[in-house]
Amino acid sequence: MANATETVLYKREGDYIPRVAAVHDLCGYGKCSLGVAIPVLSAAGCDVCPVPTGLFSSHTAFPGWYMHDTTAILPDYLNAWKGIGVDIDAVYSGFLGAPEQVDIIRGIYETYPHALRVVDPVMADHGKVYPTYTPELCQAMADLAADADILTPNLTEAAIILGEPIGDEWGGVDIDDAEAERIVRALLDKGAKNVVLKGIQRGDGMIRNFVAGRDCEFFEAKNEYLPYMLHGTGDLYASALLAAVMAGRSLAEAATFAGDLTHDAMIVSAKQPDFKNRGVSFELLLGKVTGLL
Ligand SMILES: Nc1ncnc2c1ncn2[C@@H]1O[C@H](COP(=O)(O)OP(=O)(O)O)[C@@H](O)[C@H]1O
Ligand SMILES: Cc1ncc(COP(=O)(O)O)c(C=O)c1O
Repeated sequence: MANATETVLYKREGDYIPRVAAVHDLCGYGKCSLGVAIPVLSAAGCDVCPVPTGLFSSHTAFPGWYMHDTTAILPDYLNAWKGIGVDIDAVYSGFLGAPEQVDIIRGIYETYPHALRVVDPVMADHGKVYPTYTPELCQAMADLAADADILTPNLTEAAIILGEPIGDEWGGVDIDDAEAERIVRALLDKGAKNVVLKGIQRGDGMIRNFVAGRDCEFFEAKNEYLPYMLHGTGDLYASALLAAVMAGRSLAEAATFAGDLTHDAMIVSAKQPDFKNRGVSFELLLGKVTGLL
């Protein structure tokens, strides 16, 4: 069985600029989703083609947010791409607005069957489902997870995908290696080709991400645990992971790069006013992403 350091999912060639369809929401304030994916992937020399799943005034941790669901416009939006010969090398989805958007993503997979499929199954964290996520949307997201070439759940999202109970133990505390490997293997058995299980804590001052593929061994990447949480770190982690994959790095190298970048961005974020609310600040670190090339 191969080592995760040998699993290269995208071969970057010369000056070619890969195109990534980024299927996420757009938030006016509070850095997350497309506001993270566009700059991070662009810094890795990708042409990011946004497919906005919703327009938000701010991320949903702020009170009084406004949301516009874009589901109705997406079929025409994507058909127009077909008319102008757009080609896509990777489809990267995250926060979705409605279960029908999962069918729309499957349509993108059909149109671009050669594209790498990256599913960040944004639904929940620390045992709680996000406020806009209905049970139908969670089920649709769980189904989509089976089609992923790379799936990046946290523990709560993994439990939802596997149909296992979300309990206190799903808050990210004290999952040992054997349990983490059981969860990752169960997600692979459900259909995902590679899994990165994120954000495992054991109260030892470290935060761990576990990587495995159908044909590759279990790999652990860990970082210092910082004693605060920020919105958008999940999006930064997944965007940085894909940035490294599209730069031709192995999945294990990409998971290590993403953990390091997210950790460093959290430290920069803590120096900004109102940092706990406004979301992760990574702008000063984009040079590290360009350094992947
Ligand atoms: N407190 C933290 N200290 C250090 N790294 C963190 C911390 N929180 C998140 N990260 C990094 O960011 C990744 C994504 O975490 P998180 O934002 O919790 O994802 P999600 O929102 O998808 O649950 C983690 O797996 C870890 O690598
Ligand atoms: C509108 C919106 N998009 C995306 C996210 C995902 O953020 P994170 O990267 O913290 O999972 C959130 C979380 O609050 C959100 O409210």
